[in-house]
Amino acid sequence: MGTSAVFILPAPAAAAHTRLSLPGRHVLPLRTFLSPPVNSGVWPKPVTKSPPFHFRPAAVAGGVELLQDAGAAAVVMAGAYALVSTFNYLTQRNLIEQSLSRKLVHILSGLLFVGFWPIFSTSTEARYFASLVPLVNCLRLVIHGFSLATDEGLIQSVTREGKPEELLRGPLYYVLVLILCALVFWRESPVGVISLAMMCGGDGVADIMGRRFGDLKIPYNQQKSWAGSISMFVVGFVISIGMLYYFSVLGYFKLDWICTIKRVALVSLVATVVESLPTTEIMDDNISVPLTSMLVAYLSFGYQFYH
Ligand SMILES: Nc1ccn([C@@H]2O[C@H](COP(=O)(O)OP(=O)(O)OP(=O)(O)O)[C@@H](O)[C@H]2O)c(=O)n1
Ligand SMILES: C/C(=C\CO)CCC[C@H](C)CCC[C@H](C)CCCC(C)C
Repeated sequence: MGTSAVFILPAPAAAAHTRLSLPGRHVLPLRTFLSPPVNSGVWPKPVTKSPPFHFRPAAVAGGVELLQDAGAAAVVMAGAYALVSTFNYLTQRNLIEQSLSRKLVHILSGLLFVGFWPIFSTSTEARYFASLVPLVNCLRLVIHGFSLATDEGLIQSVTREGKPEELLRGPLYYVLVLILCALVFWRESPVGVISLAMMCGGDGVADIMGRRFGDLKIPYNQQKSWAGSISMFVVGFVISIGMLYYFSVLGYFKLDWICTIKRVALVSLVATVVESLPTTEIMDDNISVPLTSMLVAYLSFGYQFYH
């Protein structure tokens, strides 16, 4: 994918750490935006006589990555807090129903979390920094779920009935799946991205559409409807393809799109059927949908570990 917008730079190894986290050959060194382009022979020669470029010791470059990942984690952490606080504000002022607030937090949290993965560095530690965000929220849910502390805003924006113990089910399973996908699949496999698109986008929209237009129930489950399930299949598919395209444009995935569309359609279909089944006290949608998606996506795509 060599477009004019993407400069192909054999960036010096030391400078490689200062580049945006785009994998492979197609990299845009961070210096592109923060300082004059590196004179690598590919760029037009700089007009001014710039001092010869000196390789930074790897330790300094590693330090830059550490700063980048810490900063990125802080930004995403702040975003998580802001998102929950925003929906709490809207719910408290009766500008939005609590059930709709919960579903919008469900949809937006995971998709935005994945959407911010490219701001982390290319280091092997980046995924651990990213996982810190759902981990902190996991601890937050456990603390408030056991009423060790009280956060009415959190409880009102992510529970059905405003009971603290509700935090220990759907929301907790949800953030655990975010941690799992970030650590195991990260930006290197489409499996994690698809699984989160189905859990966040597909399952979230099924609830919203099903509650509103779900008069025609599914024969084997009177709690679920055709409107909810069809919405889950369509929206889960579209969001999955959209997220894969996003990561492909940034250079993380190189996909055969005809195959990919078929595979994602299969994942979406199987996940939708599983979601439509009666849930038990133990098996929550936030477990069954992502795990089913992971299994079918893995069998369809293979791990497809993209460096
Ligand atoms: N395929 C689906 C999924 C959901 N729904 C509607 O959305 C409601 C909640 O769906 P459910 O998946 O049970 O919600 P949860 O994932 O458990 O989330 P929450 O705890 O917010 O209800 C259902 O009762 C139903 O009215 C539907 O009609 N068809
Ligand atoms: C209501 C939820 C699940 C029930 O089905 C979602 C709970 C969400 C957590 C409370 C908050 C999770 C935040 C994410 C880990 C990070 C989001 C970052 C982004 C930039 C908003």
